[in-house]
Amino acid sequence: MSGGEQKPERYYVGVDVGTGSVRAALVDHSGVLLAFADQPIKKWEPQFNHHEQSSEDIWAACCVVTKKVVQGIDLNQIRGLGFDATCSLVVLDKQFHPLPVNQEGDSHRNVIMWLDHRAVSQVNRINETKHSVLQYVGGVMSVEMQAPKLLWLKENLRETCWDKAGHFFDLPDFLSWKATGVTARSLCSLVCKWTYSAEKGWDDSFWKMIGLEDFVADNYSKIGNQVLPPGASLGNGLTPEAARDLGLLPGIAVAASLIDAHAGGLGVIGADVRGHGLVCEGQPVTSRLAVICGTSSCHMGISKDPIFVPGVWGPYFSAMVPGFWLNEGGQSVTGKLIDHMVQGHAAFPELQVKATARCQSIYAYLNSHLDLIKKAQPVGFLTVDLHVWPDFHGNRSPLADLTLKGMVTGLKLSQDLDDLAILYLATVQAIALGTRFIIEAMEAAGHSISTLFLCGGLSKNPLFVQMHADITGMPVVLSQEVESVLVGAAILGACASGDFASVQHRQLKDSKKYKDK
Ligand SMILES: Nc1ncnc2c1ncn2[C@@H]1O[C@H](COP(=O)(O)OP(=O)(O)O)[C@@H](O)[C@H]1O
Ligand SMILES: O=C(CO)[C@H](O)[C@H](O)COP(=O)(O)O
Repeated sequence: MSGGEQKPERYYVGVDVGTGSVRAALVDHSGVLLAFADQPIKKWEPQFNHHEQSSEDIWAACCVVTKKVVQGIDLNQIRGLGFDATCSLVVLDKQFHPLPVNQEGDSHRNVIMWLDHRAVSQVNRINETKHSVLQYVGGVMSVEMQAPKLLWLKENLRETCWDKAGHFFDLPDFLSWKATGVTARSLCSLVCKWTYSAEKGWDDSFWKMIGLEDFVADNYSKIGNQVLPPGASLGNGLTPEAARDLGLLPGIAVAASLIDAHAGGLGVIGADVRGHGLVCEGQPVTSRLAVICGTSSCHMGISKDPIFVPGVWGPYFSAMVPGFWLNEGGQSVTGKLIDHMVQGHAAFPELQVKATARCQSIYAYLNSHLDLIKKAQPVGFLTVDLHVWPDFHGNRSPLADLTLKGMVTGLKLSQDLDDLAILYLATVQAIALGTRFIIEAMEAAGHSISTLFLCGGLSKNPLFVQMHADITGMPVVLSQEVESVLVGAAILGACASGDFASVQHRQLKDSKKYKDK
């Protein structure tokens, strides 16, 4: 928010729906986060690789956290509201009621989560078409995108779901609809996950070729035929009903949304790093890679002209920063993989007891334990005999192979706390090597990246951050405001309020200081 007068009495609310929890923040006119709240959300895994959520449960959590962050504030001073969320698929009937996405017919579970891998046969058939839209998703469509999931619903839940469905939303668009009653979709969702082109719109031939000609016949009304840029103001703003739910006033501006990784990217990529001696200070913004690390990691690089990187999603025009092309590399499980490795180890109960006794998180405990056992050597050397291949949920980028599995080499019979700590370290290193692999693919295709900007839950883990710096050989910049994804969501609300001229102007950047690891 450069230039202009500071008006601290103006506030914006950002709501971020991650995989495991919903967070909200109250942010002021200059980008300072004044209040934060979070709330876990439910997840179901009724079968292996089927991951479901409930849009009602998610909305209820949005209401709880929003009410908390605006407590004690004059509601008239809240100017705008922005949402970001995971790119999960929400299914509603023609009257906007939830429909089941499962064989059990449980309509409460009406969300197929982004990491759901049920539609393998469908995505393989889509990829066999070699349709030209696939050029814009790295050459290979991911099973995590919406087209294969929609085809799965048509082929598997015809009567209970497909025939009754009136609206298929990306989760960020569901939230903005719920707040405003406006069904317009965000360009971000449609371009990144639904094969929409910012320049050419929908491609009828793609949907006909894959067997979803139904959408063409009704002019895409079920998946979106009104598309708005992220940050655009929706309809008449917050409806009276949504205002009651959220504890806000009706009519405040609500923005077209972003996917969570894109909100994180927006929150950090334009950071003012002057005075820290960073190489990127004198370089264009295209030298920066935003890495958003939560349950998964997403690697967001932008360019002036389209760059086609095999196995890396995009290029997507204006999907994150208006006027720039976006390439999005990713690792489907990172935070989830670390949790999985640590919690599944025989020494996990001992770790919990010891961490609790020291009032530390298990990761803070493990990091200090590694420091203790490394002796005179750098911590990275503890894993010379132990290696992890991190593709436990397939490889999103740059191999784009969902059939890949994880691997650990160098296991011994002992399973004590030292072994757990070293396995944890090897997992973190494997994830960082995966990031390096993605950067190498992006650079080979034409990107020139010098600096990483990390955010998301894993950026709170100093070992994770340090390993990314050591293994990529690049400086890693962290925002002083750790909840950068929420800042991105609040930027959307600020944009929709009309208080600023563009999303770039609303990058709330002047108030943030950055540290170089
Ligand atoms: N303070 C912390 N130290 C280490 N790891 C953390 C910390 N906070 C969160 N994480 C890790 O980050 C991941 C979740 O990140 P988050 O951004 O909250 O996820 P999501 O957006 O997917 O819900 C988890 O795997 C968790 O273990
Ligand atoms: O595909 C994605 C973004 O395009 C993300 O992986 C997905 O939205 C999940 O995010 P998170 O790991 O932060 O919960």
